[in-house]
Amino acid sequence: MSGTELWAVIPAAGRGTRFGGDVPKQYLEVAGRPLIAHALQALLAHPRVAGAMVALSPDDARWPGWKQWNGKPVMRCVGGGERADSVLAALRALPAQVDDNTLVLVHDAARPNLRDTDLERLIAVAEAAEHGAILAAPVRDTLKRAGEGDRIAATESREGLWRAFTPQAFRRGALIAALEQARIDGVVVTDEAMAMERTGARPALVEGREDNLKVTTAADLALAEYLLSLRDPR
Ligand SMILES: Nc1ccn([C@@H]2O[C@H](COP(=O)(O)OP(=O)(O)OP(=O)(O)O)[C@@H](O)[C@H]2O)c(=O)n1
Ligand SMILES: C[C@](O)(CO)[C@H](O)COP(=O)(O)O
Repeated sequence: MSGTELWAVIPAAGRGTRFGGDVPKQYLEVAGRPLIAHALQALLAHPRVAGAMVALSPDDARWPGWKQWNGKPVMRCVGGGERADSVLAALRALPAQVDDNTLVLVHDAARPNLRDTDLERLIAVAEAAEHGAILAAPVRDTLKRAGEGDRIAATESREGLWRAFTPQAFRRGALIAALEQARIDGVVVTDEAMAMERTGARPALVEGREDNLKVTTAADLALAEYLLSLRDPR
């Protein structure tokens, strides 16, 4: 149903171990504000996104305490040990008006460069799709499997392979059930689509911009700073 409210879920309870340093990367500044602020802005700037639930680590001491963004509610909950646990906690913590049929957009706090054109296309596809949709990009480089000493052991086919991004858009009830089933099965899913695939769903792939990067290492932060410097100040 087009025209109904959507909600955002922002997993932001990670430790940033691959990034290193004392500051959890979601609070590192790029273009003058924390990574998480860019993620919130990208989602809450969309007129149909009604609010956001942010999953934070239990000992998060840096959350600025935002209660609103663009006049929309920003809520917080405690995340979990894995990203999937944080997403499940946030889905469960959504306010009562967010029913099981509500389309939820799950977006990494560590992805600051989501563009409105990609978001719009994702929403359009996800609303029409039976099993939801994710932003992604086809693999265009030759893939090598590393062997001993980081030497090439093999070349792998890239035929049909895509890199998954976020947001990933699913109906709240179906996603909760899928994440709970993965937890019961003892499977750590690395994205929401994986949990849905395990239930037999076949989410749609929506080709998105390659610059919707996830800041994982220090090199990514420099690239994110450059990319955001190219955008109109909001
Ligand atoms: N238990 C976790 C782990 C990750 N995340 C969030 O999921 C997103 C993507 O995860 P990733 O890039 O792996 O972040 P970290 O887990 O912090 O990084 P690392 O794996 O290097 O520790 C981030 O916004 C992160 O805050 C989360 O909410 N809860
Ligand atoms: C969800 C995700 O961003 C899709 O590519 C990715 O799986 C997150 O992985 P991470 O190791 O938790 O950063």
